Amino acid sequence: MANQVSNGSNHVSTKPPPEPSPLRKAKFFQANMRILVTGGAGFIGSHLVDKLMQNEKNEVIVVDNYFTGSKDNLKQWIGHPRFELIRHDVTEPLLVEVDQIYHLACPASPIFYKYNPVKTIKTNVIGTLNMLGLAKRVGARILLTSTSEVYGDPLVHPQTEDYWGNVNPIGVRSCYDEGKRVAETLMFDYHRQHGIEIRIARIFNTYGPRMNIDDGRVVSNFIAQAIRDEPLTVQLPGTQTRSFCYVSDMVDGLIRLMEGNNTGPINIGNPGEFTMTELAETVKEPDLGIFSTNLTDMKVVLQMINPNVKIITVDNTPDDPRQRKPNITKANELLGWEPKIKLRDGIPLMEEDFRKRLEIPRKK
Ligand SMILES: O=C(O)[C@H]1O[C@H](OP(=O)(O)OP(=O)(O)OC[C@H]2O[C@@H](n3ccc(=O)[nH]c3=O)[C@H](O)[C@@H]2O)[C@H](O)[C@@H](O)[C@@H]1O
Repeated sequence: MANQVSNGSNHVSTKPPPEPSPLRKAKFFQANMRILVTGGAGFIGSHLVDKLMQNEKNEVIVVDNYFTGSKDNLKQWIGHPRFELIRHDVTEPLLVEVDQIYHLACPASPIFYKYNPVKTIKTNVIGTLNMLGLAKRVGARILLTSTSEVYGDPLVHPQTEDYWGNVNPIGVRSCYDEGKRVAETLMFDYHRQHGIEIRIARIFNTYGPRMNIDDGRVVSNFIAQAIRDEPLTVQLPGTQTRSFCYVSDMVDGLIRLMEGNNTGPINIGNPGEFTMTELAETVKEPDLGIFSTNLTDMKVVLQMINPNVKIITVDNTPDDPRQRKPNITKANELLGWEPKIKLRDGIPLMEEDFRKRLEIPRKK
């Protein structure tokens, strides 16, 4: 029977989905769902693996090249009969029989993705092509973790999924934001041309335990700096805004998207928005009382980490988006999803994880 295929606007064409391979058909006699997670040793990937492994019907295969990911993030699963870990770079083809592919592989911190921009764009373009080729061959459903960076320096605020973005095609961030835009294009081209079942999540800034301590992103930087008693580095101008989502909420959104019937793209993020100066000043001026609940929460928890920490301003890098806040109406209506974890609850979990790894216990 023909499968209905949407093209991202409202046009619907017909194209049969690829037949599952004989091996995969044979697997239907078993109850298990075999799931591939690319980038599964990374920050979000490893939390996703934890959640998928909780379901006893899932077998999980992780591939990672360990550029930013770490085996340590998966140590609780190594040796588990339903789990496999493969050192593999997605820019090389991969052949495994799976039912679903969560395609996360790509460095996500600006410091790391700008370190080797050619490799970053290869990961996004060739890596996504390889995973789509695999999805086509075995008839798997594939979810791409795209990014809020596809909106660039947005002129629409908050960002809705139908906004096409304002991206510099030749800037230092382009390897990542243009790379993810091409990855989205490839997803829809494979969907329209080959009937592949696709899902696209646009992830907004995410925080939580297992972020690389020197990852360079703002929440991990501020927490590590507060713990080490170093000044918080606010990058100029300081008026730029972001909205931060706790990793378990993110994982819940990704799984709902994979399991649901909508291709996306769908924004997944927390709409609580504040400026980077506000974020840092929460440590210094506890009683301003003028910010959002999220920010008040951040203030309370950063103060708990280090009430005496100093703030300095430092230069920014080019093309840093001036504002960012997701409109999550689609996620809410189509996936029944909204973020649940408040900064007040999420930051202490991250602090605990950072203190353990930095070996700096809380002062009594
Ligand atoms: O965390 C994420 O999920 C996102 O991280 C980056 O996006 P970006 O918003 O630039 O993340 P940060 O590097 O954390 O920067 C956020 C803001 O904080 C500022 N910042 C960063 C670090 C710092 O020490 N101080 C500081 O003020 C930056 O200038 C920027 O305006 C990636 O490009 C996104 O793809 C990814 O989704």
